[in-house]
Amino acid sequence: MTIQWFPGHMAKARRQVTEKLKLVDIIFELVDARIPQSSRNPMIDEIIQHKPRLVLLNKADMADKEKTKAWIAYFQKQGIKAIAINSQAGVGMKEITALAKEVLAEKFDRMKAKGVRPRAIRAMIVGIPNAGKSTLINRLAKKNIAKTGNTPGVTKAQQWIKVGKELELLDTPGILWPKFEDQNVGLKLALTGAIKDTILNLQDIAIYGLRFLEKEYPARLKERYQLKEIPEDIVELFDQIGQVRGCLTGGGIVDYDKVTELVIRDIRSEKLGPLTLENAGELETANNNE
Ligand SMILES: Nc1nc2c(ncn2[C@@H]2O[C@H](COP(=O)(O)OP(=O)(O)OP(=O)(O)O)[C@@H](O)[C@H]2O)c(=O)[nH]1
Repeated sequence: MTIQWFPGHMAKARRQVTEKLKLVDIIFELVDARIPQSSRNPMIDEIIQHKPRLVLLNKADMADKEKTKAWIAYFQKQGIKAIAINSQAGVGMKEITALAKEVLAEKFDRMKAKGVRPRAIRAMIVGIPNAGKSTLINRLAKKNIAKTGNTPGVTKAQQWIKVGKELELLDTPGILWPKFEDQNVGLKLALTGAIKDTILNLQDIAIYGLRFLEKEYPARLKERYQLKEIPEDIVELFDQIGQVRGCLTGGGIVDYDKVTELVIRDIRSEKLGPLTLENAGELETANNNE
């Protein structure tokens, strides 16, 4: 699902998360491990209002493992616990509860000291479209969706999903918007398939991808398209890829549209291996200028 965000949508999405904040002990902020910064909501800190959180780097199977480690360390340095998961295959599911318990240990110890009966941790997943919220919920839910009555403070009945004995998850995730205004963020979202292709120029997306590969993974780029050297000139690069991969018009001329589609498809479908499109800490300056 791709949502066109307008100020009204953003306000509504924000309100929906805010309303549910008081029901949960912790927020699970779901991001795409290939773009851990660009797939975050720019106002997330403000929206969750100091609620404890865990960052879940989803789709870790498609991301560069070393870079994922660096991202986890980066979040850790900011005092935020993070973990790499693969919701599709169910990797890292047990660790989510274990880490949530760590984050909330003090709060639950205080409750215990006051004589409050021990209860499961209550959590809500938030993330931008396509981050994998539904996949994660389904994976955690198995068949444990429990309908509860009215929860004090809210008019609508909330459905909670029991995840083992120690965790309960709100069944509806909070959908948040990414930071569209930044052109590079938009290109990364498009390359990972988080936003519709029609929003951006396809050739710009492919060029961005190729330039990124040239900088970060030149060996893989050369290998995939049988390049002896990577030509500096982008047209030349398109020509060589088109020749090697047979993206030609009837007259045997390289068809740039075909090359564009091929490159985007290859990147998205991991033909160039697991990729992480941004390095931990690299965007700090840009963010500070917000
Ligand atoms: N490879 C891989 N794919 C995943 C993973 N998690 C989710 N996906 C895929 O990512 C796509 C989006 O997942 P959804 O669960 O629909 O994402 P969502 O955040 O609920 O999306 P919206 O409903 O648009 O808000 C689907 O094609 C999933 O199969 C993962 O860990 N690894």
